[in-house]
Amino acid sequence: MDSVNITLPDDAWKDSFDKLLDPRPQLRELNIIKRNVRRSFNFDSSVENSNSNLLSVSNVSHPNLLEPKTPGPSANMKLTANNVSSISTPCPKRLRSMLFDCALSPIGGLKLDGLIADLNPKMIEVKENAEAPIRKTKQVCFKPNVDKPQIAVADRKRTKTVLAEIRRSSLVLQPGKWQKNLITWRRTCHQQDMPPRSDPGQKQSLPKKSTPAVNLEATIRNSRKSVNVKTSLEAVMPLSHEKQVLKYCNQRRALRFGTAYAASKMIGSSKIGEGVYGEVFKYTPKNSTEIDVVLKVIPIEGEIQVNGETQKTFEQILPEIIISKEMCNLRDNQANATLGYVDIYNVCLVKGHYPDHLIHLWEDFDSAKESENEHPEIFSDSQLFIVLELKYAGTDLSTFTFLNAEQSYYALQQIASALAVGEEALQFEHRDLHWGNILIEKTDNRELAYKLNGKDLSVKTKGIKLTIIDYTLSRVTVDENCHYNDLSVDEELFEATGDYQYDIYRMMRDELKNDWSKYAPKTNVFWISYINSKLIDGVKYRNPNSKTHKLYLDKLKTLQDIMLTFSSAGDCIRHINNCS
Ligand SMILES: Nc1ncnc2c1ncn2[C@@H]1O[C@H](COP(=O)(O)OP(=O)(O)OP(=O)(O)O)[C@@H](O)[C@H]1O
Repeated sequence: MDSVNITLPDDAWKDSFDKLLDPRPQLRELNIIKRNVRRSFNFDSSVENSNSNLLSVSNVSHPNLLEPKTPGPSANMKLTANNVSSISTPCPKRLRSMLFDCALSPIGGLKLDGLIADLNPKMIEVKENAEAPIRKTKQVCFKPNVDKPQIAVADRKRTKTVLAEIRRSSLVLQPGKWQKNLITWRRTCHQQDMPPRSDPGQKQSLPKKSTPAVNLEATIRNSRKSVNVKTSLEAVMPLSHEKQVLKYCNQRRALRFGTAYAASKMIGSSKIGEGVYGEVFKYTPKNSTEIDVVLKVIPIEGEIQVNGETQKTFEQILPEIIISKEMCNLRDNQANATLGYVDIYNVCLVKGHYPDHLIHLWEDFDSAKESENEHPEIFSDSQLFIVLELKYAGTDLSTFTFLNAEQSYYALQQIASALAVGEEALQFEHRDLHWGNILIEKTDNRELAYKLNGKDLSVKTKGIKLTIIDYTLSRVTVDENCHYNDLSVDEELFEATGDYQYDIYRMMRDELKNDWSKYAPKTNVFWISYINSKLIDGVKYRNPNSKTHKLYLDKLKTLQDIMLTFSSAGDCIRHINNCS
């Protein structure tokens, strides 16, 4: 009988990386190199893949929507016409797909200007193999970034459009705190568009971080709305927003900033963070040395722009105060309770110059980490501030090193459980739960207790406790009032790329059909899916080679495969509890 020789050549198992190492055996001994190189390909691919200019993804864009295990609204989700339809999920299914199924670096491939699908043998193979479900649904083609000759011959209007397109497509933001990124991007763009303006009145003592030369448009994050859906006495004769804020502060008038937060009352203080709207300090109160307090100091009602943004008004800060208090109150709620939202000790309205000792802390932080915010000396003596006094809740997820995936698996359960409780109690959607807005601290408690619809739940801590912060974009219903941030007029946020995070804003917009007052708990599922993607392929692990790590990493991946079929965080948590 004729035997057909189907034996593969000896080096058939080798990939291009192995071939590269063959003539350099000393490098092969450093196994770690190979592992790291591969990992960073996958990780960086999230950046590359989410650049709308490089990839044109039609039809269903999210990997988890390709093969939903159960049909749901998300299964039909399409990112439509005027949306940027790029998705950047660094997810296992995606890694199995065509882009990564080649010997060459997918990233190098993406950067080849002028490469078109028909010239790529891999793409031809995909066209012919109409049976393969993953490849069939995801129609990716490489296109040249910009058609240069066309710009040259086009009329002015067309050129302007193309240039605007180029500028927009370059809106690649870092993961995490997008507001700062966006402002820096806007500054750069506007400064490129407009002639530089001299500012003779600028104070010499205020260096690089002084008010930007360009008067930026009022931004979307100032479009906070509170909609009363029921006529109550207060709705007929509403208190002024200032009075409502004072009511929440238990004050009749603003206190002097320097007196309320005098250096003598604060031990071991330091500046620990900053956002677009405020500075964050940490200290131990002199009369209560057991606890660490965090001050989030937000200037309001002033004329001057701060960090490139118009200051919030009483009306705009009120929902953030209300949401912070309501979420914190869930600690003691009868039917739906959780400790997962940051504990708020007090809210205070203060007036006056920034106290000297806080200015020194600001300068220390600036020297060590280079602040992106403006020097607090810009504030006059009539400046008002809202100060949120919060419980210190640890370091953020992006900088935390987990022991292993078992620890992060239960961390995900903590977040999903807290969101589920928020949904039931207040129709809560966080809407901006990136990894800078989840804080982690150590705990001695073995389990954390939750109450969901009157039912007791518990989640293992594995030594850590997670806390959700920052409700700037959040939505809640309190006493039939709906508080939300209207993002419908925003342009740039939905065009940003650079991380799966920026796909989530587009996915939320599609889910809500751009009506940001609507309650759609699916947005919480989107953020759980984002957090899970970070736990799978973004955070650091101390023991990534242990059996336990691998076992739980698989659990996270299995969950990720079906994540977007859940309709709410509650739905997701019910599934997890049924499985365990
Ligand atoms: N309770 C807390 N415990 C520990 N650190 C905190 C706490 N609250 C805030 N921080 C730190 O301060 C940073 C800024 O806080 P936060 O995100 O609330 O500010 P923000 O002004 O809303 O930021 P953004 O620019 O996203 O609007 C956080 O990323 C975190 O590092």
